[in-house]
Amino acid sequence: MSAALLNGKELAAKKREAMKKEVSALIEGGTTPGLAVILVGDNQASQTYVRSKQKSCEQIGIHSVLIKLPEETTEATLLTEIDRLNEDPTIDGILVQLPLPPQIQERAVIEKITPSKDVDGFHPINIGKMMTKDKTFLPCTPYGIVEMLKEADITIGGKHVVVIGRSNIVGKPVGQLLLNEDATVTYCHSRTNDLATFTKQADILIVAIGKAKFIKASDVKEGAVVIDVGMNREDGKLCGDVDFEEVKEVASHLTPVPGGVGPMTITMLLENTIQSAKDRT
Ligand SMILES: NC(=O)C1=CN([C@@H]2O[C@H](COP(=O)(O)OP(=O)(O)OC[C@H]3O[C@@H](n4cnc5c(N)ncnc54)[C@H](OP(=O)(O)O)[C@@H]3O)[C@@H](O)[C@H]2O)C=CC1
Ligand SMILES: Nc1nc(=O)c2c([nH]1)NC[C@@H]1CN(c3ccc(C(=O)N[C@@H](CCC(=O)O)C(=O)O)cc3)C=[N+]21
Ligand SMILES: [Mg+2]
Repeated sequence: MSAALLNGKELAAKKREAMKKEVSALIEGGTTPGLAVILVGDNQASQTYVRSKQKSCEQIGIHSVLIKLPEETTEATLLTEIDRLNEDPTIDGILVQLPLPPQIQERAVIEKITPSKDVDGFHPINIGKMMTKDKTFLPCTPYGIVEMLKEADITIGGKHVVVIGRSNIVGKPVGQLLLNEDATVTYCHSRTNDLATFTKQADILIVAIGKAKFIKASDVKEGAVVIDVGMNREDGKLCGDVDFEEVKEVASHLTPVPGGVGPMTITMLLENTIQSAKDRT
């Protein structure tokens, strides 16, 4: 068996074509969607992601502002900057690129962003709304994963989803979103005993740990859907948390890295920003 590829890049391109038209119409009506991205320090990977976000905004007509702050920026300075953007009527979305330098408390920064501009969906109020299924900005990576599964007509309801990883930005929210879609969800993490016992039971396996080629064919049930969130650099080459060459022989569907989850993450960020512009009062 050779798995069907879940092509995130292609779906992202299709969604962005539609968004382009939507943005044109909004601009014609006098509302230009605006996204502000704050980058603190000069982390190489972060710079690449931020550039990619900006390029994507330009492509579809979203006004984007990059605020670059030095590595030694204090938490107070960053909070002041966020306050300014909270008040700026031309800005619909604020994204503070993570991770932040050690002198800055991530929680304090996320909580400073006004929830109506939190297009990452990381603010505790928006996380709470996601849990209760109220309308809110959904976190981009989990949201993109659900969109990919739906596009491929993969049934979620009743399926056993196993999530490896429990971060606030990927693992926890992806499990919650799939629970909202009526999946039965199991979470695994670094303290899980006998991980393979769980992964082999997954109808849909979501891997978000940050360890190159960690998941092998022997960890996966025949016919399972496998979503690889990992972004690892191995000898300058990008690779996922899943051993693609092995796992494609047992999975029914598999996301590539690059070209899978990553492009969908950025696409859902654009979508949240457009939604925020539409919600302007
Ligand atoms: N494609 C995309 O759009 C995105 C990709 N990423 C990528 O996804 C990966 C995960 O990101 P993120 O969630 O932020 O990472 P974190 O480092 O915040 O979390 C990693 C999680 O994996 C768990 N874990 C680590 N090692 C193991 C192990 N050996 N067995 C089981 N569980 C383990 C950790 O467990 P514990 O909690 O016990 O420490 C933790 O919950 C990274 O490669 C990141 O670059 C991230 C965001 C978006
Ligand atoms: N506030 C905040 N929000 C985030 O959403 C956020 C963040 N901080 N910090 C870092 C992670 C990581 N992340 C990625 C987004 C896109 C790709 C992506 O587009 N990847 C391409 C390849 C990129 C390349 O070639 O380097 C792909 O998979 O095809 C990857 C990773 C968002 N994150
Ligand atoms: Mg995001």
